[in-house]
Amino acid sequence: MSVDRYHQYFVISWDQLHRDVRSLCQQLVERDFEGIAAVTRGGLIPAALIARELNVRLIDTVCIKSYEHMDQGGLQVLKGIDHDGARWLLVDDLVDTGRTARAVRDMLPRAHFVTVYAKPEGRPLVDQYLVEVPQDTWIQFPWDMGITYVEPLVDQLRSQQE
Ligand SMILES: O=P(O)(O)OC[C@H]1O[C@H](OP(=O)(O)OP(=O)(O)O)[C@H](O)[C@@H]1O
Ligand SMILES: O=c1[nH]c(=O)c2nc[nH]c2[nH]1
Ligand SMILES: [Mg+2]
Repeated sequence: MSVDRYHQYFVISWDQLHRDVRSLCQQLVERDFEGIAAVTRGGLIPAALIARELNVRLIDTVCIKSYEHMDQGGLQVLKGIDHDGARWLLVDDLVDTGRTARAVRDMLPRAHFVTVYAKPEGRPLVDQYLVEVPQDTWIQFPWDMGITYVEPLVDQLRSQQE
């Protein structure tokens, strides 16, 4: 792993992500939201799945970039939203250090902010999340992975011995 603070992976398949987002929706279904704001890019897929479950058709984006793969850089806001978030649901895939969450909360202070996954440092900044993940763990999302051939163990062993 390229960054010292991550020591293990938490790998999430498309199926698992879908199940987790649906479980999160169980806690949201009785609320009435005017619209959903996705924090791009990670929040886009959870936001689309939530919009389907809650039958919300008005979708907007807050466009923020802070990581280049595992390296956290300067936070860049590429696009904001022109209201305070009242009766809006704000969605991101995860909260880690909480830096992105702090920025979006400042932009939309009245929004209800949810993430699917939360690490301890960022957890206090979200109103709701589904799964807690240890701080030293990198969450590996399905859109960052591909299906690939894996060599049989005997062949791996043979090439190590050669
Ligand atoms: O709590 P933090 O330490 O701020 O990290 C969490 C943010 O980092 C990731 O976004 P990233 O900047 O990688 O952009 P992306 O959503 O386009 O992948 C993730 O989607 C969250 O938005
Ligand atoms: O795919 C990701 N997994 C993570 O654990 C993470 N933390 C910040 N940004 C992240 N992106
Ligand atoms: Mg993001």
